[in-house]
Amino acid sequence: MGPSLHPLIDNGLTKGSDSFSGGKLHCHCTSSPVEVTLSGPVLHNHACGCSKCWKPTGALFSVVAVIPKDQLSVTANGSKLAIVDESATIQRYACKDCGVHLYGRIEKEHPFHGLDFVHVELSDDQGWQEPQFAAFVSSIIEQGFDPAGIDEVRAKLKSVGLETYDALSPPLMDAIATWTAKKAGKLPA
Ligand SMILES: N[C@@H](CCC(=O)N[C@@H](CS)C(=O)NCC(=O)O)C(=O)O
Ligand SMILES: [Zn+2]
Ligand SMILES: [Zn+2]
Repeated sequence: MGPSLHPLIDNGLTKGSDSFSGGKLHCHCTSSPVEVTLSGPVLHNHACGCSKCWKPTGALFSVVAVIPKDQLSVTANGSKLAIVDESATIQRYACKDCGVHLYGRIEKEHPFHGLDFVHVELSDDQGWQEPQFAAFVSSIIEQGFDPAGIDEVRAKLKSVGLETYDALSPPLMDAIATWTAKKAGKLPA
């Protein structure tokens, strides 16, 4: 059985719909939940083991995707949102009452500027892109996970079809490196 990786992973992935075009997210509050409306599909959905991404209770991983920020709007109870850590690259907006993170935004100069980070499990809609890979797997050890169990975690992720990495996936790391090289003048802009 083992520990829960994430409810969207533990029993195998549910493939998303290619024609899916968005939906609503809401926090866990039973009264006046914060609502975020996404007017398009998410991209690069993945599991993240880092300590900063929001995870449901009992889960070792977050499931987090990106969407262009102009396709995200807060449509109800936005006054309950507050930034978790102002010093982080990703400004994560959490509900002050239930603690759920509704979205993360990058305001500074960064290769992922213009993309917001969201958790599709906060939606009742079906068809969101399923996780594509697992990132920052070793980071769960930093949060107290017994390193003796990490092989089992990687094996479980692989068994549902998720390749495991200790940073982001190679295409995303390459995109970051290309942006950095262009900025430094090492590659043509
Ligand atoms: N080992 C660190 C990794 C943190 C980290 O680098 N997270 C990645 C993936 S979400 C990131 O891009 N963080 C930027 C941020 O949190 O603002 C931890 O678990 O806290
Ligand atoms: Zn809430
Ligand atoms: Zn993360």
